[in-house]
Amino acid sequence: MHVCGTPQLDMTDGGRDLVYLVTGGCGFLGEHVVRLLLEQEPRLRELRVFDLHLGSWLEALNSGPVQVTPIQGDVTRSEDVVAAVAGADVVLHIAGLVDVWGLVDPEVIYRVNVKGTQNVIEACVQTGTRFLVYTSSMEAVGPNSKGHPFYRGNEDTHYEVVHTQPYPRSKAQAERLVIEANGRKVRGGLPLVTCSLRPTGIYGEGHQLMLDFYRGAQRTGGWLFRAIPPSVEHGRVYAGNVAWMHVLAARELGSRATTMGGQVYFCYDNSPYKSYEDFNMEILGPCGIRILGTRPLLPYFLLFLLATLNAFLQWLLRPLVVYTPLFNPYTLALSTTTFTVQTDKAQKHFGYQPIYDWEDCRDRTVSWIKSRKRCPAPLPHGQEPKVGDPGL
Ligand SMILES: NC(=O)C1=CN([C@@H]2O[C@H](COP(=O)(O)OP(=O)(O)OC[C@H]3O[C@@H](n4cnc5c(N)ncnc54)[C@H](O)[C@@H]3O)[C@@H](O)[C@H]2O)C=CC1
Ligand SMILES: CC(C)[C@@H](O)CC[C@@H](C)[C@H]1CC[C@H]2[C@@H]3[C@H](O)CC4=CC(=O)CC[C@]4(C)[C@H]3CC[C@]12C
Repeated sequence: MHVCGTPQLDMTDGGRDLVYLVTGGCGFLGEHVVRLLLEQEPRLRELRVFDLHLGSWLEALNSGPVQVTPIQGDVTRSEDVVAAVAGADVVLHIAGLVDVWGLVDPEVIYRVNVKGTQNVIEACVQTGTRFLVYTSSMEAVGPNSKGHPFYRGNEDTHYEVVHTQPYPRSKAQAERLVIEANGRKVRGGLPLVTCSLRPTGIYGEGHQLMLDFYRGAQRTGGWLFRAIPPSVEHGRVYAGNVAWMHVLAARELGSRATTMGGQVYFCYDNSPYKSYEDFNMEILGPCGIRILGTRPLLPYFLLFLLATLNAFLQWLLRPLVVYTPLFNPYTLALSTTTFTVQTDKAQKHFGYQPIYDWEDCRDRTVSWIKSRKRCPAPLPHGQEPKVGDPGL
């Protein structure tokens, strides 16, 4: 059940119908944003959904009052981006490569996440689009490569950002570009207004990784084997609430430009603070999965050796096969370093409140997991089925 009523719309622009562009609109988070915009943004005249891989589910969205325009394109190609941005009032730049498994060449991650974001910024300046919301990540901040915990921190918490991995480094670089672009003059002479949203680990309908955990446990008799100390808190946030923060930030960016322009906001809701595994069990438990052990079944040094062995095998096999195990030194470090946020900056700056309460987030995700038919063996980590099968 939605927690809040119908939000007050800012009509300072005289209610003119608006054109929105969502890049990465066919991804896990993107699909939640697309559907929520159609449900919660009555000023929409056209919703452009830009993605490398378009989902067939988009076709069913054109039955309402909003024109949904699928655009197949690549953010690394500036001509694709300019064509998609031209005439848009607001851009939600969600497209990105999420890879911490070594699936994608680091240069490709940089090209998509950093150069792609630069292309979006330049397209806004070149065409006169004034409002840009960027989907960053908690990873833009940490956990850093020194394993320093970030315990219920906020946007002002001092934290030494040290990145050695391509993905978090690319998110930090892209976020910096977006924040620095705030105030640049766009075509027509008015200033560009930008903000960056930093989700922690997103879960919800369409979360392929959660489905992989579920199917993996099914293959071992319904059991997961604990690897992470329960005391390590890992921030999680429901995709529907992240989507709502995007919708609201995009709506308020115009009338609150002075407050919001050039700002970063962690995405948060009332999802409980737990270890990565214990949080997953809040979802997988009701699906019949159990976790073995109240403490990690293996000592950390053995986990580290196994993760290192995986990294070595990936390096050894690379010329022959793409071996991308879930478990590598980086994912081990990520999941065993506390990183949680406690903030109300988005609420103070643009009135954000989660629209789904925790029980709703959990129940929606559980229902989705249960609804998924058995599938062939899971894809290598970081690869998601792009058969147009709607994740939601
Ligand atoms: N999944 C998570 O837990 C979190 C994700 N994020 C960020 O949220 C955004 C979306 O992530 P997810 O939905 O999880 O990933 P996803 O992989 O499900 O969605 C990304 C979308 O971007 C598209 N895309 C990738 N490269 C493209 C290109 N060159 N041109 C056009 N489209 C391209 C993909 O086709 C896909 O539809 C990303 O920017 C990610 O960094 C941030 C925090 C947590
Ligand atoms: C130790 C293993 C048995 C298992 O617990 C490993 C879990 C691991 C796959 C996840 C632990 C932390 C996750 C990452 C975190 O939520 C931060 C992220 C932010 C993003 O922007 C993208 C996704 C991710 C990197 C997320 C990926 C999966 C984990 C590494």
